[in-house]
Amino acid sequence: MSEKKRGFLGRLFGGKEPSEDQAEASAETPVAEPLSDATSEVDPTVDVEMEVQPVAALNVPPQPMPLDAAQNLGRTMSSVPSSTPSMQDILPTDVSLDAESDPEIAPPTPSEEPKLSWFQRLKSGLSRSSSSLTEGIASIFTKRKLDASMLEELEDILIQADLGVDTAMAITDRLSDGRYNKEISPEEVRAILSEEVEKVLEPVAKPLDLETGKSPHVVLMVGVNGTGKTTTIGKLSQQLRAGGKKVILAAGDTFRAAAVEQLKIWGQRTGAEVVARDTGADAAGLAFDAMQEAKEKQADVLLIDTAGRLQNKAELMDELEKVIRVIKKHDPDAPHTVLLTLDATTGQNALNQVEIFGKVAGVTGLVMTKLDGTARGGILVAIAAKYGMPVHFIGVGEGVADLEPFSAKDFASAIAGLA
Ligand SMILES: Nc1nc2c(ncn2[C@@H]2O[C@H](COP(=O)(O)OP(=O)(O)OP(=O)(O)O)[C@@H](O)[C@H]2O)c(=O)[nH]1
Repeated sequence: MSEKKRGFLGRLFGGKEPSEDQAEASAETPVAEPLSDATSEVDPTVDVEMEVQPVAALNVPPQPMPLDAAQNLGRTMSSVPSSTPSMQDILPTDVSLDAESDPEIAPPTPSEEPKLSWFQRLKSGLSRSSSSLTEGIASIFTKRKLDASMLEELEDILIQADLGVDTAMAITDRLSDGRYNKEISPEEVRAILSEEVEKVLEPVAKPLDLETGKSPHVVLMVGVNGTGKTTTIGKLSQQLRAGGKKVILAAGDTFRAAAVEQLKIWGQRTGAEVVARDTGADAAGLAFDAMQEAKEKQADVLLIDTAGRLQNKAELMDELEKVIRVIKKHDPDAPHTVLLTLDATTGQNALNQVEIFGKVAGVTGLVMTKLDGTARGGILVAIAAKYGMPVHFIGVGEGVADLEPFSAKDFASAIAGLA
């Protein structure tokens, strides 16, 4: 190697290579950034497919859809026969017609618009990240021979795309290896980017195993407000019911009336029973009752929703700890799965969410939602590199079928703008 690049940290610390302590502090301190509560820019009308097969990432053997669930699902489809009962007929008595027809409350139903495949939606969701990377790479690698300044520029754009310092450096190190003073094409750079991202993501791409012999297997859904907890529960319920599982949903978001109504609608749509209480009820008490009911009714899986909470609000995080303590009174090993939903439109703050929810709630795996919107998916790479936490699913839409197993290869090629 004829020239040594200084590296991002070297430049960050005024031209000197940082001490180990500095490097660690820098890597661990997320850039302050307002939490995204951006609403998705996806058109909720573009949603027609209604798959009822369980996906491979959920370790549930495929079975025929139970008749009642299939009927309920059929009723939510736009192609219902004219003899279909009215919406009020199919709703449980405690779900009002107002709730199902209120766009503020009811989760979107499928429309007849043709819909892009989930991978096209992932690609288009990641297009903001991938096109800024692609354009950046094209502007740096312009038939020039590779030198240190080009690698520094590349490192900067990789870090701006939230990929994290370690991955950015791994990519530039690999590029510099044996290629100094040689021409290198943007395509070659993108291929290396994709390979390195895949390398980081591969170990964390793990199916969610709910076949643990626990009865019920308890899944607690946690996360910041609006990240997609309730919607993800609806989607999971759909997949489990399609696999023939008996599912109970617990409306643990007792703060918002709309959240309880939303969960009841998901329960109705997917053929799962819902345990709910009035708004303002004690969330831990609700969780206790739901555990009791799930045991008595021999449910296979209990999916517990929780209120969205900012990870820096101590009293809300204390409440979450209390919910977990109460669940353990029924089963010391429960919750067996704690899923953290991360909104893909959030940037660096997601690292902090993983850190805090991980400590307080013992998160066992991640679901990245809203990858169909205008996502900033690069952060998932930084999270994987730092925490190595399993990523089970990605959310690629608001519909019941829009939950896909996480694939490192697909994600990497979408972010590198390859596929
Ligand atoms: N485009 C898109 N929208 C999603 C996805 N997942 C959830 N949403 C939407 O995000 C919004 C918030 O979803 P919820 O499921 O209510 O989020 P939550 O985390 O339960 O919200 P709180 O109860 O307020 O904490 C809703 O409008 C959902 O339809 C996804 O994968 N893609």
